Amino acid sequence: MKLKCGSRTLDLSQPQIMGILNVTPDSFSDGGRHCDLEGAMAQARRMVEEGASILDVGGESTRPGAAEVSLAQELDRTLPVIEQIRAELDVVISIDTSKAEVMRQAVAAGAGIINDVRALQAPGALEAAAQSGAAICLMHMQGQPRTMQQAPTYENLFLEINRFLQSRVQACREAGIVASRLILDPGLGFGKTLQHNFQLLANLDQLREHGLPLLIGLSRKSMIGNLLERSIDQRMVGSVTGALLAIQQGAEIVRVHDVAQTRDAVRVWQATQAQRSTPLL
Ligand SMILES: Nc1nc2[nH]c(S[C@@H](C(=O)O)c3ccccc3)nc2c(=O)[nH]1
Repeated sequence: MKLKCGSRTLDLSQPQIMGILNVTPDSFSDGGRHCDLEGAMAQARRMVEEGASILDVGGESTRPGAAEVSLAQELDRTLPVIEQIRAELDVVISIDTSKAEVMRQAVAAGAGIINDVRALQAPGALEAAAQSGAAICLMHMQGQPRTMQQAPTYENLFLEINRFLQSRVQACREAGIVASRLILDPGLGFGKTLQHNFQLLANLDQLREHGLPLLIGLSRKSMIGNLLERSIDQRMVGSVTGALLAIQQGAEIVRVHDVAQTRDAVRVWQATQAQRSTPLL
């Protein structure tokens, strides 16, 4: 299955690795080492070298309690990096934003995927995404980043998430966005308890009713950190393990910090898959 991402296409018949490129001073896992262009480009080159087929450029930290980022700030942080990646690297660029104007300018600068943790609910976002021609990732979040982790509760976790995602898919359809441009994401860590996150990771098949590709992002998140009692820089093994568990259930894209290690896990999985004896007919 091919996903059109602007001028590029992604082959979703094999798991794709999305490398996280935070260009925010307070990004939680790399402490803003990449908020300068050269630092970001060094990280971008490394992740492509290590096997990322997508780079997710984020200029607004969605950390609970994070300060709001102005439009100008988000553009200043992301556009130069997107332009330089487009000029230099053979990779699909994803813009992690909820702002319509950032979507517009990021796609004009070369982004082929709009990755919106707010699923195009901000003013003008649906129209900007529709006009962009980019692929779009619609993610579920309960509440807002500032308060989402205070007391996440669901009557029925999968029913509520599927209803939300279906409503956003419908909104896209009504805005003229064909379903073949869409990717869905349950939003691990976005208004979910530890148990909710593992219920979602354990049952990805229950998110397949929409017939759309799935993106899973759990890398270095608190679902790994709290379970293992590990600090952020000690969560790589747990994160790679989680990514592979998602891939084993058919997740088409995994959003990760540790690209080389995830790539190794994908290759071990692919070699194993290749040797599966065909089931008796
Ligand atoms: N589609 C998609 N986009 C995403 N952007 C992010 S930001 C997140 C992080 O841990 O990177 C995060 C959350 C809270 C604070 C800092 C960083 N997570 C996802 C995801 O799970 N799916």
